Amino acid sequence: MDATAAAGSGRAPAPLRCARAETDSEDAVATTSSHSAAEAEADATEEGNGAPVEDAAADIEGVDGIRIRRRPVTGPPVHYVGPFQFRLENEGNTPRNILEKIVWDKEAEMKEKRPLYMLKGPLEAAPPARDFVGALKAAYDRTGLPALIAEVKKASPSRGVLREDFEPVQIAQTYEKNGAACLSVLTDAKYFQGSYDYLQAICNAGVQCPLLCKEFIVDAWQLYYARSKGADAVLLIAAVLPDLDIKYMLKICKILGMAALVEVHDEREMDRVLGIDGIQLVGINNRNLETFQVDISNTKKLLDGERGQTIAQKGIIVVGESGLFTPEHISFVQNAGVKAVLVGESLIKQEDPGKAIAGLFGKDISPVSAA
Ligand SMILES: O=C(O)c1ccccc1NCC(=O)[C@H](O)[C@H](O)COP(=O)(O)O
Repeated sequence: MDATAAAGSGRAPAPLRCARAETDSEDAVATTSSHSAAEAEADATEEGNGAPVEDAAADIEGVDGIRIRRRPVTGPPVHYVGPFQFRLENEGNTPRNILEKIVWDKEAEMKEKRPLYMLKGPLEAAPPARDFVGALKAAYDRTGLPALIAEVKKASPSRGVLREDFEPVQIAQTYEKNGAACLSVLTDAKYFQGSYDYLQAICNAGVQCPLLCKEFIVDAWQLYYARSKGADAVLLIAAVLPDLDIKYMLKICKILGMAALVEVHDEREMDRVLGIDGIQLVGINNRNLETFQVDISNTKKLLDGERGQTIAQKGIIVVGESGLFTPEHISFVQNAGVKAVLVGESLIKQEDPGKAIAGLFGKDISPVSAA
């Protein structure tokens, strides 16, 4: 199927987001609901009642319990006092935490995107997507240790610049040589100093490890763009995306041949995600993206009991993410049930990030060592 076909068909992937402006009587600030276009469309059409989208919108915390709000459509209102201009900020138009700020900036970025039809050529020119999930399984079977997704990460909001001499292709090559099964490449420029050019350069340099586009996805357009730049997988963050958007994006990923790593941080998000069919990879982030707090026992907490059993029954591969620095940390999350780990800081900060892999796992896990 033509990769952009979904865009031209009845289920257009273009703007997934539905922003409902509500007028606050006091300061006339427009706020938005996190209710998605996919959801609004389902509400309006699947029930066959033709209800206007506005009627289908829900309160901010009403859609799948998501606390991250979408960006106000108008921004703070401008007030003039003499020659001066003031923007009145309030709870409704100021991001409440870093994740919300990243998402709002990402939505503003989306407005500058190229139309989807312009991605048709780059999509056709991109090398075929590689099997991200298969690579993780193969590495786990080969080493008996969690498969490594090594992150090409220059900076982060919580830690600032992690590596000054940042050569993404060299870093990717040394990760691959030293046993990474897959790579995660940050593409967000503002908060992580990442780039889609890094993703494309790593792909074009002949690195065989499948590539995860580590981005804050808020719009289906980003999936097509990521694929056109060589991504084999994308990140979908449950704290940001309602279930219907996740389902919709999973379908588009399937059309494009990409895997989706669906990320959760708490029990509620895990339960939501376990209720969605067709998910192969779930990431448990040990970092709270609203507060930056990292606690690796989060992985164990979310895999205990029934949830762990459901995951095993469904054959889902769990990826332990963030805050992994030592072989003891790797054993801890492996014993909790993960079959893969996503690691950034502890490798990228070392003089030779590739060689640091053996230190992280307590042994050489490179393919050569097994030969
Ligand atoms: O890393 C951050 O500071 C951060 C802040 C806000 C949103 C996301 C953030 N990081 C994304 C990640 O989850 C990590 O890059 C990834 O799991 C690797 O974590 P680490 O090994 O701790 O660098």
